[in-house]
Amino acid sequence: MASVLIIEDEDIIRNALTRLLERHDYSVASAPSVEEAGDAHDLTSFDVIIADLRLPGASGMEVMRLAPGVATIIMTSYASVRSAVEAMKCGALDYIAKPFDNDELLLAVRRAVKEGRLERQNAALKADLSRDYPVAGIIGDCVPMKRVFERIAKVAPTDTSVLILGESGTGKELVARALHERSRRADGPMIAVNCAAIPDSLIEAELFGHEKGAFTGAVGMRQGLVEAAHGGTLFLDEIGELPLPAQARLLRVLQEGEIRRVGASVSRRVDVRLIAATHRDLGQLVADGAFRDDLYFRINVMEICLPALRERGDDIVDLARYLLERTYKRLKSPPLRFSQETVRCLTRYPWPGNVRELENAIERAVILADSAVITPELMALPDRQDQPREPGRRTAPDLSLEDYFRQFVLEHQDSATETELARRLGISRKALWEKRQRLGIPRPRQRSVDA
Ligand SMILES: Nc1ncnc2c1ncn2[C@@H]1O[C@H](COP(=O)(O)OP(=O)(O)OP(=O)(O)O)[C@@H](O)[C@H]1O
Repeated sequence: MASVLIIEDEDIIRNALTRLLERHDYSVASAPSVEEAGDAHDLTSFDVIIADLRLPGASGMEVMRLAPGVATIIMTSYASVRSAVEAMKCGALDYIAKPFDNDELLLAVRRAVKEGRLERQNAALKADLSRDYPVAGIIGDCVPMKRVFERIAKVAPTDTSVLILGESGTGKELVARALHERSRRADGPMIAVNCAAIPDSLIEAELFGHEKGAFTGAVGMRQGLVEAAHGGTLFLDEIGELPLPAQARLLRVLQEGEIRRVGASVSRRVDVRLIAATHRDLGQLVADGAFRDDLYFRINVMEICLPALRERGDDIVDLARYLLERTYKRLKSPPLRFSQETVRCLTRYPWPGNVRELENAIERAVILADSAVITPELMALPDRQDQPREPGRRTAPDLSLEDYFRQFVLEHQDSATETELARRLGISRKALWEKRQRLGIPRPRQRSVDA
């Protein structure tokens, strides 16, 4: 039963409101002033507080300071609707003008109960799940993750470029967001662009914008994503995939603080902080002539290296529990836990797709679970350390990461599309295609339509 506190000095209104809400199954308490309400009750224990704006002593607005997390509805006369709007700005959830209609009031209370509960749940979830970690939402306690947290704390407030290194799915975007949120640009935009996801022929226009008629199809003038990040942070994921002409334009942005749209003759000032990420060896790309060395030196001022999930020791289990709780709550499933065997398997499996693969495996398990316990089968994990995955193959612990990758693809490619396979591995389709080429893993014939 939801609890409501009414603070209203006019007895008739207070009593009528109490009766109305009690008839609709609310547990109701009331007081004629904020002071008396505070003396008699713990204000933060209510689901909803309805307070009159004008009261003897403290005004109804005071409630929002005394009970900050509680959904508050301010009651006001027609004459003071303007102050009610002020109350909303101070954090009131809603306001009701007197004399009010009963249905309207009940609707407002119902909505407030729901929103207040959601807000409390979210706050509790956040506090619960990411407690004790230096950056909320990033789980990690192992030495390499501690180093990551230290780096975030040191470089976030500066304006230097940051290069985040790590395999696919290790949390590079998460770190980029943490850097932005802890910088003086936090109120500005953060624009995230995955360079591997945009075809080479479009990337310059997407990033830098274009003038009308700059190329066939450029019917109007368009602002690019770099300009959209003005005053904020530009996050370029998979920067190693950026074609050379776009690299030249980006260098100009970093060196001169200027951007020139495709087809434009004049430049514009632009103020962005660059955070770049890659899973590739940029030094090698420079050596191969695929990445400009001057750009490399510009973006490689400060590095943050994210360890692969298999290098994080017990963090894997903490992360899995965090993700499991987050997922069953999101999917509105009953609480679930891992079996002992699953916990063992979690730390033995090498997670080539890192946290994203773990996240996907957990989501699959939550959807398939029909008891409270998650078994290795539900997560499609090999359930015994010494169990050969196929007769004649090497046993699980001896497999290299590439062997795992090959085995995973060969095992699942007949039942999954390339897009699904890439998603489960936590890599882009392009990365899957590249790995197939490099490791010589043939694609099944019947799937060629999915190209
Ligand atoms: N330490 C962590 N704690 C909690 N969640 C994490 C952590 N690391 C990664 N995740 C989650 O894993 C998923 C993948 O992370 P993210 O997208 O940041 O990886 P990425 O390295 O940018 O991947 P890619 O290189 O493929 O773009 C996200 O949903 C992210 O929230």
